[in-house]
Amino acid sequence: MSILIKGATLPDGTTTDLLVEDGTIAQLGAVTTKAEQTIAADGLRLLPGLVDLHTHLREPGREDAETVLTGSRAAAVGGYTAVLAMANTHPVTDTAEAAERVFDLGRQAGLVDVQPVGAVTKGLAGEELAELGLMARSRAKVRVFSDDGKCVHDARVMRRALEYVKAFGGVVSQHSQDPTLAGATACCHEGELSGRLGLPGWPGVAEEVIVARDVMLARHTGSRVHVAHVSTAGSVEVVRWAKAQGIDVTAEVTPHHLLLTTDLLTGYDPTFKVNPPLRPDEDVQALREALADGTIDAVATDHAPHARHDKEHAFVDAAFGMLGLETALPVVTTVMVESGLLDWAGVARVMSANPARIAGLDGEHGRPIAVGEPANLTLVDPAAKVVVDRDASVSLSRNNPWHDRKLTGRVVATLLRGTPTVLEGALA
Ligand SMILES: NC(=O)N[C@@H](CC(=O)O)C(=O)O
Ligand SMILES: [Zn+2]
Ligand SMILES: [Zn+2]
Repeated sequence: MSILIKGATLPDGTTTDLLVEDGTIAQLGAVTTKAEQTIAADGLRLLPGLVDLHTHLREPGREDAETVLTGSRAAAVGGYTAVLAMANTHPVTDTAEAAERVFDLGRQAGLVDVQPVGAVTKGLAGEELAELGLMARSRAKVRVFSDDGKCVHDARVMRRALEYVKAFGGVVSQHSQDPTLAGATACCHEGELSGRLGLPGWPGVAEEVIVARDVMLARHTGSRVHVAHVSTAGSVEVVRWAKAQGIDVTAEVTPHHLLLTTDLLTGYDPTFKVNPPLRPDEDVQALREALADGTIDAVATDHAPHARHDKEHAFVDAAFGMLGLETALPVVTTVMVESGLLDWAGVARVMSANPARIAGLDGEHGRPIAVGEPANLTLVDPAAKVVVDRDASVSLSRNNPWHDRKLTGRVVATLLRGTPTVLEGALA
């Protein structure tokens, strides 16, 4: 199969045709070869396929909220060609067999490369290490380990996990939430507003103490730690310091923490209930700057679909989490590109190259757009204005915090190894 992409603008600003043959970029420049299919790309940006370090696909166990297939659809529509599927499923992805099952479901769906994340501890209980080595050696080749949803709170367990994954170049992605400072009911950034609303507070320091501890454990073990969903200016300071010391740490920020703020909670709408919580404007500004200057390496969605019967409750009882896959690129375009904080090369870096490298997927994903490279590509209309409609989503869930919001930027097409998964903004 051959596809000609005509007149696309690359991340660096050069405009070119691009011929894809047999899953690979075969020609760049002015292409005169005939192709079976042509995509007109005037005024559009061509990016390496997006890679999401943090997705909840809910299968097995909560197929009423999302499945590997429906989540893969949402990912493709969002411009993704690879996603890391978090381990907090039922049962938990804490064995090689469980990881291979998720991996196989992803291949069967065939829309994005679904790479399972392995649990750090058995059943996410925080006590006994899961089968890290067996998961790494399995067909799924697990490299990212996380108890996400829960923090690996025991420092000794975290230390052992870091020592263990070092042997095969793995990384521990930490959900940084000290449960003694922010317990299970904590659901609103601790401050004046949490007091006024009467919601249990989740102070930024509950995140920061874990980030600080973990970078020291990474230094001590010579291993690699990744900070999931960084949400405070204080965490940014710690990561910036740790990187300056040469500590092997990377960090991600979610689209919602780049734009949404605590004051959205005044209406008690559980759509805005998420872990870590939405923070005040000072934190949001610090996160944007850190993403622009490279302190934060990647944007990761933390796509967290929830069924109506888990989300539509009084605020304190509702599930934590919000959708993210289909809106990440428009949010980043609106927040980072329109403001001049990132150019398109920067977007390619934080949404594709860096996450691919962190996850060890950089043989296939997040590659430069060059002849001979796998054709994992995303075509974006950088000027399109979209009003998000939660009912237009291909996700099974509707907990969409972007509903009715006007954003700039739209994914026009996605190609996985040369095969279009999305064309004209819809599933191909
Ligand atoms: N982010 C959330 O609020 N929820 C996530 C878990 C997590 O990422 O911590 C979920 O699994 O629903
Ligand atoms: Zn988390
Ligand atoms: Zn998560």
